[in-house]
Amino acid sequence: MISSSDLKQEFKESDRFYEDANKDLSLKDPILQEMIRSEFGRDRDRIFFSRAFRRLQHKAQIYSNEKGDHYRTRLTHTLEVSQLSRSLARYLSVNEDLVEAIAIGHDIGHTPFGHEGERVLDDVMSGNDNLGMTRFKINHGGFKHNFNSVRVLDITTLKYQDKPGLNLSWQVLEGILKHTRTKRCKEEDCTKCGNCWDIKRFIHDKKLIDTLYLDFNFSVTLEGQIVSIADEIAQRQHDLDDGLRDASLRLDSNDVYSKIISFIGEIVDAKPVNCKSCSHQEKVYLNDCYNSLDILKNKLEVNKESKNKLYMIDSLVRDIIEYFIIDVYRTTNYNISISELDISRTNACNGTILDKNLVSFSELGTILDNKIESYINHQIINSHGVNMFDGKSKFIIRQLCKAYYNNPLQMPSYVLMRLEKAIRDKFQFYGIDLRLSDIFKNGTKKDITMLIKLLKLDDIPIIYMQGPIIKNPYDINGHDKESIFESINKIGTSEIENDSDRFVKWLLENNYAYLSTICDYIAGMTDNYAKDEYKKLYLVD
Ligand SMILES: Nc1nc2c(ncn2[C@H]2C[C@H](O)[C@@H](COP(=O)(O)OP(=O)(O)OP(=O)(O)O)O2)c(=O)[nH]1
Repeated sequence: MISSSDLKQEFKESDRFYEDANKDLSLKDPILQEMIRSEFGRDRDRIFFSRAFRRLQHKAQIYSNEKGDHYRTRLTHTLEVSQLSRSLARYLSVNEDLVEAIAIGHDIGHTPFGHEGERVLDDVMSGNDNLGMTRFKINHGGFKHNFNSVRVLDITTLKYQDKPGLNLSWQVLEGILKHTRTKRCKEEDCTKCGNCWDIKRFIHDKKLIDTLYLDFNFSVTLEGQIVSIADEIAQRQHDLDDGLRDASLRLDSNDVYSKIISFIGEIVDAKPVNCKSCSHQEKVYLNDCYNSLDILKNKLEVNKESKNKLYMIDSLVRDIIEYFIIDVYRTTNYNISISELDISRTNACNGTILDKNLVSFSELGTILDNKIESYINHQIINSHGVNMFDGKSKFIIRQLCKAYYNNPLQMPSYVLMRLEKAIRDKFQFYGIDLRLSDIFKNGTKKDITMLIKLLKLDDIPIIYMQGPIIKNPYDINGHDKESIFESINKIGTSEIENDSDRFVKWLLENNYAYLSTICDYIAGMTDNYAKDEYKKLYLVD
């Protein structure tokens, strides 16, 4: 029978996209021979020492960091996920460095103001919000923080002179992508409408996509699966903790205790141990699951009587974590023991690939987790105060999008250089010449205005395109502008058939480069930076 340690990931050089890119990195001091650093540990450290990681300290989890020092931010949430993941990895004897790398990077693509910022960028990038300005409804693949985490690590964070990203191993990127949903709807509701987030819009090379095993909506490594569940455990305990700290919610710790005790009561009443046909192993497992719930209930009943409020809150958090960790550990071992995994098949040339989600809560743990989550949604996330915060956040992010969309020169020069590089690449790809170099720096106002109109699809400056800034080899003079614009909504992702399609595709790609540069810039901001930018853009001193 196999055990969890048989499923541990071991690093191979081929796990990185650029296999030999590390050769020139170190100082080559001979003493390095004695200092062994694992490759997954190296991945973790690359993420740790990135600027994007440090910015997590000022990105909201539920609340803004300005509300108080004890509320979770994306950084403290990330550290808690990392600690829970490492514990589980150690108990299950799998790769601790790998889980830590995945955990440290999992939320690095979050926007300012957490999920609210994410929703605005998603609407803009999928064409559902035209900001009152865009001319066409174009789905550019949407926006989701786990996809963006992979993008930040694979493209926008730089380590090498001549290569994008941090060159992390596929196991790290795959685990980060799968820590939460990768599809808009549940598998059973999927109509393949083509409206899901488009991974091709988030990473630098299509070959990388194969290493992300997108056919599976869970991670194919045990380490990735651990981080996904540790993320849930971390959220349940800290959302309750933060909610109890927020005086405006008037949540009383006694009521929260009573609620969770009543949830456990309902679960036990609804599902009596009744398993005549179960194997001995299954009976033992189920009994243990019930016992754990009972132990949790007893502890909660005792601590509920405490007169010390802080002790009550801290022990609630601790007991919830402990219950879920034990439940996941026990259930994962049980799942592996009954999985009938064929280790020779599982160990493919890329490493150990799991086609089953083995790291999970028990059935009872899942029900308790769902009940606590729904309680948090009703009592905390849907509260007046959080809605006020989210409303303001949405307003700020939307106003930033509008300002930059309207006039990109309001973004700093390094962002404009990125935009210029992105469009230069598209121009080259489609065989069109962008004649001026450093157009945003050296171009005349007229050049820049023309280019921006084209990027926004507001206008196609046809005559100018054979002029000083752009040389276009396609014969578009014969087509009127309206017929070209008409094709834009039709062409979408269809194959290019002729020069006219190719030209329209090029226009769309430029429009994507424009919007995604704005989106990358905003997504990278902290809450504070976004607020400051908003003030600078819109308020009179
Ligand atoms: N302020 C605010 N916070 C929210 C909202 N929705 C979720 N949150 C907070 C609660 C949790 O601490 C955290 C995660 O929520 P979800 O379960 O929806 O997201 P996911 O599984 O993708 O988790 P992750 O963001 O990756 O940690 O974000 C919202 O609408 N407003």
